[in-house]
Amino acid sequence: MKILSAEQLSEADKETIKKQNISSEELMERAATLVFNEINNRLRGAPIPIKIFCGIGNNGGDGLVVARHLIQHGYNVTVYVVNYSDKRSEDFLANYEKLKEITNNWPQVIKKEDDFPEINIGDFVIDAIFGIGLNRPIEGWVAKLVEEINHSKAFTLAVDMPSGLFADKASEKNSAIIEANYTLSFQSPKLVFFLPETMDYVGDLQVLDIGLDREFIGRIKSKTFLIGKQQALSLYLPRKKNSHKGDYGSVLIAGGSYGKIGSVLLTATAALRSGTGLCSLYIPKCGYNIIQTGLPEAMVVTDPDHEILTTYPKDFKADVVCFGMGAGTSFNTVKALKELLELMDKPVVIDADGLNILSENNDLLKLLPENSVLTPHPGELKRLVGAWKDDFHKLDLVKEFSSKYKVIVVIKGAHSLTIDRDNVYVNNTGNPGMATAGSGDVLSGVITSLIGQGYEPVNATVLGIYLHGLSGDISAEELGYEGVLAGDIAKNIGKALSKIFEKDATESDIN
Ligand SMILES: NC(=O)C1=CN([C@@H]2O[C@H](COP(=O)(O)OP(=O)(O)OC[C@H]3O[C@@H](n4cnc5c(N)ncnc54)[C@H](OP(=O)(O)O)[C@@H]3O)[C@@H](O)[C@H]2O)[C@@H](O)CC1
Ligand SMILES: Nc1ncnc2c1ncn2[C@@H]1O[C@H](COP(=O)(O)OP(=O)(O)O)[C@@H](O)[C@H]1O
Ligand SMILES: [K+]
Repeated sequence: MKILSAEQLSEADKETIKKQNISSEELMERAATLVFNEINNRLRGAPIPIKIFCGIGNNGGDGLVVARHLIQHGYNVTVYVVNYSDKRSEDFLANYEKLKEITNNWPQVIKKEDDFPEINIGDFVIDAIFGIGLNRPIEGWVAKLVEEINHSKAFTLAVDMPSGLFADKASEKNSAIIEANYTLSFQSPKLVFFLPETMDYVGDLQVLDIGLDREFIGRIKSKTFLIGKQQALSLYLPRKKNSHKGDYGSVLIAGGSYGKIGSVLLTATAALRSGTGLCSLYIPKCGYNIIQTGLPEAMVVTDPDHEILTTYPKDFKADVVCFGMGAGTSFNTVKALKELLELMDKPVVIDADGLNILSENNDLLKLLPENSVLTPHPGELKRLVGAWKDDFHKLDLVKEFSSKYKVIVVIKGAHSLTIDRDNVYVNNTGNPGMATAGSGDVLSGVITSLIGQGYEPVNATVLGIYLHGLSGDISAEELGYEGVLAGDIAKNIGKALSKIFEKDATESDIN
């Protein structure tokens, strides 16, 4: 699913009005009625106090439509107009008149701090102050109102976006932004919903299809995509009945050091669980018994050294090599990575200490085969591309790095991002139970396995991250967040793969 910018959404809005021969007021009625339906389905007539804060633009107009439907359905509603300017939009004004026609409780206009109502923890607040039209930080008494709403701890539902967030740029530090419990967003999720600095403002997210013109949206050139089940399914390469293990790739996992052999064990397990035909490990001698006992399905080649990797086995033939987990950054291990990179002309996967070695030895970066995959967590990423000012600056730095070295970079996190030159793929599976040692090692194994099976590296990365997160979700369902171990994520990859074929009646657009 494309993630559209505020500008692209406004264009889609205008194009829809033209093509469907409707007025913008009718489009607002359609969008806001969907919001009302969602609220009505959940509240089912409950008499809790609903306080709707409406701006004076079209986001405010949406709020007025929602208010009208709620009042007509007998809800206990108070409407506040947050009068931050005198430039009321036409559709706001039209809906203001319509609201006045159906109730004697006219909206209360807020023009200054003294006008703020009391907001109680038991209220249901609807935030329709600003949407995609926000073009500068919220200031003055409006900022104070936002703080007041946040401070109240009342359940807050944001219409289209939590007010104060920009759809596609970073917010200034300490900006006033609504901390929503739930966001009902129109047509396309906004990129900020998935970035670490802003995702917490959104709460639970639901995207409503408001029927913007499909053909026009299809034509929009977006380089940012949210990966859901449909996209994952479209990337999957089916296994043939008439096949054998030689058809599913020979992978080599190189890494580990004394005390960190578990990392390569996890990566290799994940590779085999993701469908690899033949899996070998290249490890220091101290890991030999551990791997042969812990993973009898794998083959082991040992380094001459007992505790660390010091060289690379030049004669070993593998379809894809993964290097780095648990390897350390000793002088001789740097040499081992250099030997590997000088030898390889096919994409490799570099993780953990492999990335730390690259950060400390920049001359190795130019040896990376085209379309190699790097999988840093935020700490490793900072060492690789330098510090960033905010999430959008980080995206620019990584895009630049990806283009310069012709590699694919994963930015790991709650919503991991795959960056392939200018393209950004946002993952939407996974949960906090995955914040546990070794889960990154598992991810490298999944990606390596898929590359070995013939997936294009970028597809292997995008699908691998999706499956890794889904497997984490399956594991959390079985064990609870706290109970999940990285090994469980590896074990459940097969179940995750099966799940993308399941037809789910309640499946929402974004899962
Ligand atoms: N596109 C769609 O798909 C559909 C969109 N719909 C709805 O419309 C919403 C967008 O509406 P919108 O364009 O009227 O903008 P909105 O967010 O209400 O802001 C209003 C005005 O506020 C101003 N302003 C900005 N920042 C400010 C600040 N910090 N402090 C003070 N003022 C500030 C700025 O005007 P300015 O003062 O800069 O001239 C801006 O124009 C969208 O989110 C969705 O809810 C649906 O109804 C139908 C389908
Ligand atoms: N809160 C979270 N939600 C979703 N995924 C998460 C969360 N926390 C961690 N993960 C995932 O778990 C993995 C952690 O990787 P990493 O930090 O490299 O762990 P390790 O170094 O211990 O293997 C990443 O793929 C990341 O996206
Ligand atoms: K809003």
